[in-house]
Amino acid sequence: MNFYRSAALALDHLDKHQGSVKGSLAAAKVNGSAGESKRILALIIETLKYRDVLKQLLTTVPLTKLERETFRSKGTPSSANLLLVLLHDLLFSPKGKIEASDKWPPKEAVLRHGARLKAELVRLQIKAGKSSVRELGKAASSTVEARYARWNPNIELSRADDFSLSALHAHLAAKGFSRLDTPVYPVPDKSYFMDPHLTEHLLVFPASSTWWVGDKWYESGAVILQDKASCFPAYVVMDGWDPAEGECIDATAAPGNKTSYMSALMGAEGTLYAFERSPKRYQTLCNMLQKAECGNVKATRGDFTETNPADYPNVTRILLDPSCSGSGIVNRLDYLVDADEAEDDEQAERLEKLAAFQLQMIQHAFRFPAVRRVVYSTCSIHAEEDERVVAKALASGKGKWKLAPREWVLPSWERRGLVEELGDAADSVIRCLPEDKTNGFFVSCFVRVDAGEEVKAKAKGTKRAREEEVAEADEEADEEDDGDGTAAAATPKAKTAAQLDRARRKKQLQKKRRKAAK
Ligand SMILES: C[S@@+](CC[C@H](N)C(=O)[O-])C[C@H]1O[C@@H](n2cnc3c(N)ncnc32)[C@H](O)[C@@H]1O
Repeated sequence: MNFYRSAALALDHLDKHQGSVKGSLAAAKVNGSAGESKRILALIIETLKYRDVLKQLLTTVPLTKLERETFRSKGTPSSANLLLVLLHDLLFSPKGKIEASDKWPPKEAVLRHGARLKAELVRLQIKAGKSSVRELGKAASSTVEARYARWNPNIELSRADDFSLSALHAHLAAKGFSRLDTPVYPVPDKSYFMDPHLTEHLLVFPASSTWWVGDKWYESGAVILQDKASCFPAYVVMDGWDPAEGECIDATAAPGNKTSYMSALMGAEGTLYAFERSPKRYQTLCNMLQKAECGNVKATRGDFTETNPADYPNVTRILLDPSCSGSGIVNRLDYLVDADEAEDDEQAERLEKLAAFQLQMIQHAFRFPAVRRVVYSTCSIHAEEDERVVAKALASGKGKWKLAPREWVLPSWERRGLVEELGDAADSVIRCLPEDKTNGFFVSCFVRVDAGEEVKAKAKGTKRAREEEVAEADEEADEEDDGDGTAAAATPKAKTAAQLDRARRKKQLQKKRRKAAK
């Protein structure tokens, strides 16, 4: 098979199944001499580096439309990936040419637009402020095209100063940022927007942003830099939680990003136990919890698997984000790197060990007597650490545990798990990839079969009752306000239960402070 067709076929396989490039070559049945395979592998890796910029280029020079006869939409390999490898060689390879016969139709078709493609590429380079077109590849492969900053409401609750979300918007406006109503990627310079999935807490900035360096919002802990996908596990585990329901655990907590988000989603109420085995990382966790004002977190240095579940009779929710291969971290895309057979064996052995440890953690979490929800996540893209661990955990749960339905696990997130691994249940879990403007990530949510649904219904019921109660308290507090306007000014128009709750507690805190000052 033609060299470019083989590379495109392997890319098709990679798009569909993820995993390693080498594995995709084998799975796509791309056979050839050792030299040929190496050449194809190198082309795939280089093409992936430039994929974002090539896709952008194809929006201005739409070759699939302009050369419809050659690049049919339903071909094998796909026209999309065949075009990417051809364009890579024409625009970014050291020789700057497509190494195929001049009579090969795909080459002829691309070359008909060669001059326009090169001119548009230079335009993209200038727009991105890069000194050469090759620099465009560096930017695309080392970032996720956006920077995320999470607003931490715990600071707003505990400080007299206004650290509300509306104050943050005002602060950013004063710094010259415009707030967009809808997401735009790449995020335009000096702009930002609220993330469409985590609308209440996550702000999305251009990838090159550095505004927080030395800024009081960042320094105070009111803004925390955290990748979007890394926020998901905390969001899923705390969804619908009510202080009346019970206590929570973050089993593998350091450096503490997810713990601090869980604490924020709990409104810094109730009790969140956080465990961390490594002494050094435990210290980092404590610093983070202090800075983020996580007053409801009880941190313990220790091994989660050595805890006695009976000592935690009120824990209903557990987050498990254990050590993993980290293969999803974008600027650590080492899974793309060529590996020889010995390294492949080492990698398989490492994944096997990690998966055994990950399964052990889930099985321990299942033993907590009152636990109803266990969220398991990794920053790995390997099925060995994701869907396969989930499948083994379900099998070992003796029918007492099942995966929560899609509605509980970010239903609007489109990329779900691998069907070939989990069948229909793949819809219950989520995967994230750099194409989604995040690091590679995996999130699953187990619920206890006997009580899963009831807990959710109960949580919803108590949540509604609480909203009503909080709204009443809020109205009362408004009436009682002694008229200096401070409380009203510091309290944004509250809408959700969490916001109402925050407003109520902040008012109480301010009243206490005013009384103490008199
Ligand atoms: C992927 S990191 C957790 C990241 C964290 N959830 C965050 O978002 O900031 C995994 C952590 O679990 C810790 N760990 C590994 N095994 C553990 C165990 N058995 N008990 C407690 N902590 C453990 C590791 O030291 C590491 O700090």
